[in-house]
Amino acid sequence: MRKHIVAGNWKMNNDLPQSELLITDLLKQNQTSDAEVMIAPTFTNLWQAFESLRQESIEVIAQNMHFAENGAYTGEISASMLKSIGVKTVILGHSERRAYFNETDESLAKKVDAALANDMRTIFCFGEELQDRKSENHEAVVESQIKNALFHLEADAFKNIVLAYEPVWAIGTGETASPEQAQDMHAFIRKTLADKYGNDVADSVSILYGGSVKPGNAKEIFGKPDVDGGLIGGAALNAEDFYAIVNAF
Ligand SMILES: O=C[C@H](O)COP(=O)(O)O
Repeated sequence: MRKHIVAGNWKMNNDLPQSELLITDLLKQNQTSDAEVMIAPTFTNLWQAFESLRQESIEVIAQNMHFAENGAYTGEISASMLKSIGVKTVILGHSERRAYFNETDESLAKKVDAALANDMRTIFCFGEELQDRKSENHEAVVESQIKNALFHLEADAFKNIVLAYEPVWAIGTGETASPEQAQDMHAFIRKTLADKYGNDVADSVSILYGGSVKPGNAKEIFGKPDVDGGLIGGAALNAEDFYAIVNAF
């Protein structure tokens, strides 16, 4: 049985007091679903979040990291640094990293390797842009993103990989992929994995959907058989909305 996961990506939002407030609000919510819950605050808030949630069932994860262990990479942070404060999961390949910080399939493959070498779990993001969808090229784009960044891995590595399909045209736009569009793509992703690694691996990997998931649409999206959870942006900044999504399973 695949894990259900709901991860809140706070992006570049919340200073330290705001982060503390939101965590206080999160801890007032009740969880009624079986989903693994994660939050990804900014680097400056990770330690505080980790300390506040040490005894809780919310996992604190990172939004990004560099592929090198250490060295002359001003402004960057490594897997071992994240591990040293207790972070065990990292989001890699978010479309905003690809679009604004020139992250490529090649550099992402190195980041995935670095995370795995440090025994960290990766939430690996990918997704097509609007023009790809309009030209019906979306499956080919997604397939190449997955193959280029992940298909050098051994099957065993997928124990530490979660996939997150995020159509770029649905991120922060209020426009969501329909539950059917999400299901079709998730089934395609699973088939792509099965063709390379076999059904056991494909059936074991959780595939999250991200892109304007809200309390009002989460149930329908999460109700699809190949959607195993969500990577939530805007709605993760409000504790009640976030838990309405967590409890949509
Ligand atoms: O990482 C989260 C995704 O980019 C989705 O963001 P959103 O829920 O604000 O559309």
